[in-house]
Amino acid sequence: MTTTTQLPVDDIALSVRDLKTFFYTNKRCNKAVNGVSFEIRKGKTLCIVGESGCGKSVTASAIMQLLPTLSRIEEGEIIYHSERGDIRLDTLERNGKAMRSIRGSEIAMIFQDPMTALNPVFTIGFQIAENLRYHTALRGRQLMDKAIDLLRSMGIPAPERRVEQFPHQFSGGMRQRAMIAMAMACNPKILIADEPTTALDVTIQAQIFELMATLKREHGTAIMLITHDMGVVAELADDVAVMYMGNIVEAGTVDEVLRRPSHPYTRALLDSVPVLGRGKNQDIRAIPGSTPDPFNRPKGCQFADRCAYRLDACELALPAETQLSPTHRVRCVRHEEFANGVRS
Ligand SMILES: Nc1ncnc2c1ncn2[C@@H]1O[C@H](COP(=O)(O)OP(=O)(O)OP(=O)(O)O)[C@@H](O)[C@H]1O
Repeated sequence: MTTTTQLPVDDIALSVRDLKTFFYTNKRCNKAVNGVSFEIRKGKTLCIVGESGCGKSVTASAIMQLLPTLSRIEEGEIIYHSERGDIRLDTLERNGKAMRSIRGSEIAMIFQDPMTALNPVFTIGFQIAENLRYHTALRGRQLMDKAIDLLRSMGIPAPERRVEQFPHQFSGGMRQRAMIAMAMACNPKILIADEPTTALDVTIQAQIFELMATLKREHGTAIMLITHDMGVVAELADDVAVMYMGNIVEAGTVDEVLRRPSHPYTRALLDSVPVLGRGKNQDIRAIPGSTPDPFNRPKGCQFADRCAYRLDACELALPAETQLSPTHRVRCVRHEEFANGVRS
């Protein structure tokens, strides 16, 4: 069992404990998420960072109970610490009343591609209003007025006209804003954002992130932001969980992880992009090699064959988790030497 942080429970919006989510295709099993534990703190941003295929989106889908049909939660707990008490999301029926009333109102999600959430055949205003009708007591004209307010608060010009338009009449950045407006319609306690700016240019990306920061500040929304970019982590995260091949290899506050990266994979991710605050002379290096075959995973540390610090022990068993502080933890047998700057 992996450990999580030792934070006061009142500060936590959602806890994931030892979550395992596997895919079954052609009689083969892909252990996409293989025992991850973390917490999302109220009013804070947790960034989940890692390369493509490491299990970030599957973790988000498991929380939302939106997993693809070939996958299922094998073990673990997903606990939403609601105002009504703790709710085990993993035990709720995917399309049952309880999950439907939480999804979209108390826990909302924004996707990489806004068209995943927006229906092309209905106007933007109608779609926001439908969400409000399902989850709030607003009715009639109030619904469209609220939709207009939401679009305005997302910085969409002429919202009175825009509510009448269809998604294809919006630019990519505006569609993303409209999706955030939909997600924020019911003032959710938790917002899960899965690479929300990947398809957008950098100016729009900065605006979307600014919008998310405002939501956190003004509404106290807890945010789980999925990204593969350490630059985004440095700018937005309060807490970070670094994922590799279905495991969290390092987690902690953003200061702990960025100032004292204790897993070679975290360091490799940091070295692969320029990160604000790390000085002018950053030595940018791509991570060597590629991720292993998910259907034929190594027995030990999943990063071992790409790691310059590998020992024989790394290949024998998955390293145990070491707690470096109440909030900082790592899975690496050489974490101590490594954090102190040892070179292979
Ligand atoms: N619908 C699916 N059917 C089969 N396997 C899937 C499906 N979705 C994800 N997987 C597998 O689950 C594992 C984790 O994938 P996941 O999408 O969570 O990665 P990710 O870290 O979010 O990557 P990306 O940054 O590319 O979105 C991968 O091995 C992937 O191939």
